[in-house]
Amino acid sequence: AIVRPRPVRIPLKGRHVLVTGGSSGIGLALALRAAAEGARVSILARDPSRLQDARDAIRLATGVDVAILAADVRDPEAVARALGAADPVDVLVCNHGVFLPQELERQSLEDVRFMVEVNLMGTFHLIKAALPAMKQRAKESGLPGSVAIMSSQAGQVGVYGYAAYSASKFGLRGLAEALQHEVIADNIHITLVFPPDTDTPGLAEEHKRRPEITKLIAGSQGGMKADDVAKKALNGIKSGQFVVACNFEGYLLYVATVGLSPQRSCLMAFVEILGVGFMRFVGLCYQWSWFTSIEKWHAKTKSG
Ligand SMILES: NC(=O)C1=CN([C@@H]2O[C@H](COP(=O)(O)OP(=O)(O)OC[C@H]3O[C@@H](n4cnc5c(N)ncnc54)[C@H](OP(=O)(O)O)[C@@H]3O)[C@@H](O)[C@H]2O)C=CC1
Ligand SMILES: CCCCCCCCCCCCCCCC(=O)[C@@H](N)CO
Repeated sequence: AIVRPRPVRIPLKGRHVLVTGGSSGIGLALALRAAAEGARVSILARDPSRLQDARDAIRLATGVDVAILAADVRDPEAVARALGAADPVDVLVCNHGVFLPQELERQSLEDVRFMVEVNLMGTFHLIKAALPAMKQRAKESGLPGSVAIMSSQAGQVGVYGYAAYSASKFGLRGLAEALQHEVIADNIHITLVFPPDTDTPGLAEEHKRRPEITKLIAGSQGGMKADDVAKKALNGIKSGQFVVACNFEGYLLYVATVGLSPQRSCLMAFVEILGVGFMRFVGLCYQWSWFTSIEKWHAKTKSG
């Protein structure tokens, strides 16, 4: 093969998978799937009672007991303490995330900071705390480790209402690309997942405050099921994919925004090379329709 990094398979059976935000939505679905596949699973989130409920739900569905860790990812000491008390991690899934869509001009700096601190800084705190033991584990076991990061399609294209959220998610891509260079020699492999709208408790909350134009753009596709996103994510992790798209638009978006991301598969590299130019055209068509919607919306609200 001419590709580098080389193709890799990351086994889950018997290995320790830590899922942040594992008490709800996509994270819960992912933790459940990993447990069903025979992994030892830990879930981390803030609220201990929601963690307990998730643990009960996973036991009921799989018969497996997951470990629970209560910590706020914004607090680096709390994260280090939680990870220090847990077993060394083989697969770290940074899935926690918060989203408060609003026009930047109306959004408070506290809300902006909240999203950046949880989504971006929280992921730094986790990786810093987990990496030394992960490297050690990969070395001793001879098995590849994985760091998976939950981004969003709003981490591939900026969307109305998501200035702060998109910034936090775009930031994760820079982190992921740079980190892959740094940990490849330690046999640790990075996966970035880009889900569309997904039916979760978090999305239900978001819908109460989503600006009309954000609905027009992000809501033009139907929401995916959390379990379908979890399945895509887990398959991507197991095959060491750097970028994981989740639905049809997701594949278009992946090719359109592929940039200089690493690619392990010759076939996919070929698809990217052939697809990039045409996807620029498709992307411009999407932008055209989005700006048209925005223009119409402004015309309507001014006259109405
Ligand atoms: N749902 C969607 O439409 C999409 C979601 N995503 C991304 O997927 C991920 C999961 O989303 P979703 O399942 O909808 O989220 P939910 O809101 O349903 O769940 C979020 C999880 O993250 C935890 N969490 C939130 N803040 C913190 C914190 N400060 N420290 C530790 N844990 C925290 C929550 O637990 P607790 O509150 O107890 O801490 C909960 O377990 C997020 O990163 C999101 O950005 C991406 C694209 C679309
Ligand atoms: C070249 C082809 C382009 C194809 C375009 C596809 C459409 C992209 C729309 C982006 C929507 C962003 C949803 C964010 C979901 C999310 O993260 C939240 N639910 C949380 O706030």
